[in-house]
Amino acid sequence: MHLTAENLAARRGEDLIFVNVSFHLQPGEALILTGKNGSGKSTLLRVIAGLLRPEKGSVTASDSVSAGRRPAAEASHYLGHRNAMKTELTVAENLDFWRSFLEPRKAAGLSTEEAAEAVGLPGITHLPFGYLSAGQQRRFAFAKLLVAYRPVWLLDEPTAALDTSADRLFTELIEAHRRKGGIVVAATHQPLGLEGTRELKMTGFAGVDQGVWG
Ligand SMILES: Nc1ncnc2c1ncn2[C@@H]1O[C@H](COP(=O)(O)OP(=O)(O)OP(=O)(O)O)[C@@H](O)[C@H]1O
Repeated sequence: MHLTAENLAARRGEDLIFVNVSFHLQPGEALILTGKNGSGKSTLLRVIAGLLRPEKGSVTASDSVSAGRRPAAEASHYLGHRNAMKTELTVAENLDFWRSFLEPRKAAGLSTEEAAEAVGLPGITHLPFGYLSAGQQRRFAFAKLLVAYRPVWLLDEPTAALDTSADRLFTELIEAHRRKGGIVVAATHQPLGLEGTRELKMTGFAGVDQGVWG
């Protein structure tokens, strides 16, 4: 899988947050978005995930450089600041929902119990999501990435609320994903300990209308 962003610009409210963002990621590559609070990291992730329409430009996924391209959103998992789980449903019900929503053919993902084991929390998927601690909830939010296969992982502060053992576990899961040819784009203030990453430093406010169509 290849992920290509070409001349992306995005607006929040009146303001352009960034312009002319371009990158090309090959299988196994990780791009770390850095920059101060409000600099546009979450905005860029949401544009790639298809949750925000870019003001200009495109972001696409393709199986090879020469293959036909499709919207990156179709190839992407998005783990935002929020966990996107219903607190009154059990962990298993939440993960079942995400599996059927993201990968209706149920072809390539892990079972619920396998995913729970992979995030270090076997045996508690019968509990309502809302009963769990903040760190446990974040681990199961990450398990969503494992129950349905998608080659691009978009991670917004994935390790917030985690203890050091979970930090290490997430790093290992991300590295395993990359070894299989997966791509990662992550916004983070704390180093994730990933090998050989690229960095995109976001600088924030790009002006009110400075020649975006030029
Ligand atoms: N719905 C919105 N309407 C208007 N402006 C918004 C909206 N959401 C975000 N913004 C603004 O867009 C800018 C970029 O926000 P974004 O969340 O992308 O930053 P970030 O780099 O992810 O920050 P942080 O490190 O704090 O998570 C900020 O100035 C923010 O105030």
